[in-house]
Amino acid sequence: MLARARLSRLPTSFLGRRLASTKSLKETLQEVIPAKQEQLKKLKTEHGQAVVGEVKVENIIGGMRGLKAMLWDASVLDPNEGIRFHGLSIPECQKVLPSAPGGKEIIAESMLWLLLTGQVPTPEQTKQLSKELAEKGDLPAYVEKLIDSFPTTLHPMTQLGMGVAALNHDSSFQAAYEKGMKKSEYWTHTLDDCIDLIARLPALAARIYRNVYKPGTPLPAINKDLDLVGNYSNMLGYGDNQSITEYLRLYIALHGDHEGGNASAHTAHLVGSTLSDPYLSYSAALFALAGPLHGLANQEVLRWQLAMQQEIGSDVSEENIKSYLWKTLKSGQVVPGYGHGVLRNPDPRFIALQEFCNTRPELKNSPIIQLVNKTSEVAPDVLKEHGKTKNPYPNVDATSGCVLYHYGFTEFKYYTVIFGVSRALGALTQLVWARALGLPLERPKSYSMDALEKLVKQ
Ligand SMILES: CC(=O)SCCNC(=O)CCNC(=O)[C@H](O)C(C)(C)COP(=O)(O)OP(=O)(O)OC[C@H]1O[C@@H](n2cnc3c(N)ncnc32)[C@H](O)[C@@H]1OP(=O)(O)O
Ligand SMILES: O=C([O-])CC(=O)C(=O)O
Repeated sequence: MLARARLSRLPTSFLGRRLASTKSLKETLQEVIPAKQEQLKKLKTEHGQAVVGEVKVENIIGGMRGLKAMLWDASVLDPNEGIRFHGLSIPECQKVLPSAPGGKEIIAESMLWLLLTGQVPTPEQTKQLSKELAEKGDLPAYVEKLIDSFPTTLHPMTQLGMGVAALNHDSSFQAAYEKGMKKSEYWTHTLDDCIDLIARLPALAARIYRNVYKPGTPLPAINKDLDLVGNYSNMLGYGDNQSITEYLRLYIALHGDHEGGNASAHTAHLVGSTLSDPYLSYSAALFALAGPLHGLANQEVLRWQLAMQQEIGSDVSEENIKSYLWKTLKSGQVVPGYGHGVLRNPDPRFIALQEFCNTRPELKNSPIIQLVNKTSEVAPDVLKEHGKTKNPYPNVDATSGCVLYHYGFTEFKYYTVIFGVSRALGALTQLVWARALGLPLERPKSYSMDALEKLVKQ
């Protein structure tokens, strides 16, 4: 009822497209896949030769920036407006997607449902999915043993990637492939693996946290009545703190997908295109996410803001922040949390996290969050004057880790693991669709510099 009441506040164009039924996730997908298969077939046969854009030498040597070269339905990133998930902006998602009982924020299950099916689930459907994920959430004993064998000095992202890869021992896709399954059956086995993997991520990620930062403490069992992130928060030791649990729910929903070209999602897609199973594909994605220009920036931002705080002390003046920014830039480093490969405006995910803080006095008055906010006011002009970055505005990493720090969650080398729990929602959605649509092996053409020079001379 709640979702329908929320939906009724939206333009009628949403209503026609998005009224959900009582069907399960798999049944809903079964219903929506044929139309998409038909759409792709038509695009291929009727418009396969249509020109979408040109390829310049600067695209080839510039990390393919701006090239329109991937199929990705779940979300689209507009450079000025930011991300839309199946056409819905972040504020629209916040209005229509079901939250946890007693909570207000989007939960991972509703975002996953939207990404996978293009439909807004009912609260009952999300509850059912939460139950399914909780029932499938325990780790196999051999993975627990593997994780427990790692040195605590091994970066948590390395541990997460290795743990996810090891889960492929039980891959339904791989087992069925060995038995010679038909192509039309690929997507159901991929979906089964993806759901199992998403279900197990909280236990895996929480075990890594416990081993590295709280050795010897007990890990709570999965509570079958909680949502995925409610359980994750509980296993991290924050189950009694509704505020941080809600923050984690919002964080994980918002980081779920950022169209196809970002390094982590693209890696999962590339590896998956070889018919590697979802565990191996997502493990590869996590190692892309672990780079400081991508997901790891959230840990780097905190390190940088704390160093700034230490240097400027309590005098959080514009002048002091400005000179710290120049010091960073003049030393040849990037300002973490600023700039973007696509965005040309402040990241709406940054704004949504800022709004979360603004509605809670304890966060609004927190020194680290005030410093983040002040930095976001000062940095764009400094970066414009510096004159290099195409986007001088904050991205989501500019604040995401700093909010965790305020809550006392200070183990910043762990922050990208939370991002890794989230990005599974979008990257795995694409794997299901790639198999449902029968997308081919990804294999772009490369050029040598000599070949480019020859081409240019012609
Ligand atoms: C969830 C996410 O992944 S969001 C991104 C997280 N990463 C960060 O916040 C790290 C800091 N930001 C950056 O390094 C970049 O802005 C990136 C990697 C995000 C995007 O890179 P690009 O698309 O190549 O950016 P752009 O085209 O604007 O780069 C042009 C120049 O500006 C520089 N530049 C870009 N952003 C910044 C920045 N924040 N501080 C200083 N210089 C910057 C680039 O290093 C590049 O310099 P170069 O010509 O000497 O190589
Ligand atoms: O889109 C990108 O390239 C980076 C990013 O913000 C994300 O992956 O969330």
